[in-house]
Amino acid sequence: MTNIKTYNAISAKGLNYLTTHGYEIDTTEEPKAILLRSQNLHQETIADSVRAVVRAGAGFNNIPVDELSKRGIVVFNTPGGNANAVKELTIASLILAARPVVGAIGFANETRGGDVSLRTEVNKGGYRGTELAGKTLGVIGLGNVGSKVANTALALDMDVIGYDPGLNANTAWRIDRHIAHAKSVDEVLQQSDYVTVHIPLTEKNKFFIAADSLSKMKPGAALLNMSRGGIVDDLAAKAALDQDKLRVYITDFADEALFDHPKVIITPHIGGSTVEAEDTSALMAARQLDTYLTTGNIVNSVNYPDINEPFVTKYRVGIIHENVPNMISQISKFFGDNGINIEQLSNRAVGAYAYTLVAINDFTDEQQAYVKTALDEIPHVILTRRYLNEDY
Ligand SMILES: NC(=O)C1=CN([C@@H]2O[C@H](COP(=O)(O)OP(=O)(O)OC[C@H]3O[C@@H](n4cnc5c(N)ncnc54)[C@H](O)[C@@H]3O)[C@@H](O)[C@H]2O)C=CC1
Ligand SMILES: O=C(O)C(=O)COP(=O)(O)O
Repeated sequence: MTNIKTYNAISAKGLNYLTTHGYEIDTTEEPKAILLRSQNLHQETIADSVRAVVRAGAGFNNIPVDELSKRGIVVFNTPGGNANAVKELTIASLILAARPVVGAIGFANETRGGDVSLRTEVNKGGYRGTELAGKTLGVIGLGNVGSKVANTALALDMDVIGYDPGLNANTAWRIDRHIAHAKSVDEVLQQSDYVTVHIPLTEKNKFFIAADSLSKMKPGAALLNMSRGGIVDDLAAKAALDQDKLRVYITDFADEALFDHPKVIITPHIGGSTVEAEDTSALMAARQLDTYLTTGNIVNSVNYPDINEPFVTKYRVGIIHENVPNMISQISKFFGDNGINIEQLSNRAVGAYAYTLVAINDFTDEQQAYVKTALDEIPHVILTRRYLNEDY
């Protein structure tokens, strides 16, 4: 049985998929893979037995990706699996930023006793809001979440301006043509009544919204952060609220510095916490993991290139290696020199790493035993795995 270690509440849909495909969950400290959500893996020791780490979710800043890449451990996430859930919380937050719903609910509860109807009608004037229609929403990051937020805001009759210098072709197609594309983030900050941030937390994006960017925002604008604590400098946002530059700040990431501030609304990282998003993300994670462990195909990796080829031979050998010259020729020469015929060879590189998947039919036990150790000795090869096609 292949063992998977899990952290956090992983939906039963994902766990059941794994157990019905021959995996055991959490029965050993030497698992083949780790399946998690927001658990911080930076502090954990990751066993040598681990071959894959799968994040059921989008953000992977909780995973030591660089260290795992050097060890040949494939890191996956599940892009888009929870994007609709985050979109819906973002739209709810936009409404909370436009209308004093939270305060109004408190007020309604306080009117209990006596002539409730009269007291609510007399005092409700304190809870007047504004409308989203006709206002400008700035969306920073137009990936899976940001593109959905931007499109939905159009249906709310908002004008939408988006900024994302790293847009990929798939996402670009999803963005409504009525969304204006800003050439700089400053354009978004200067034009928007509401700014919402949907980018990953990386070294570069740390404090992406800080005092300087806040000073460029329209006076009285609202800021939403459904992305990560650390992308917005909360202390700078608090200062902007205190100076009446920013009208309201809504964040999905609790920060001690923000509690009890009258212009801050905090939710406890629930953007992806819907039944549907948890099921979809866990199922995607389980499928991607099973696919990798049984076929060598890599789908939705964040540290190595994806290769997804039909497994039509009896064996395959997956070789994770550094992206340096002469690797493909060394690998194919190695198989040739050892009398092993290559039926198909796929290779892709992304950044510092590359993946080569070699398809083979005739592969004796002796050759298999030798290939593993000998391939691992080729300089710049990080990890070699052999896959057997049970259906062949
Ligand atoms: N609150 C919650 O529970 C959740 C939070 N998230 C957070 O939201 C983030 C975004 O999620 P997805 O849209 O699914 O990810 P995604 O990877 O589909 O999209 C991110 C987009 O941000 C863009 N980007 C990166 N840096 C940028 C920058 N400096 N300026 C402008 N654009 C930039 C990228 O090009 C990409 O298109 C995640 O990384 C995660 O941190 C995601 C899901 C749930
Ligand atoms: O997918 C993401 O990036 C999230 O932030 C969701 O986190 P969660 O899985 O709900 O702990």
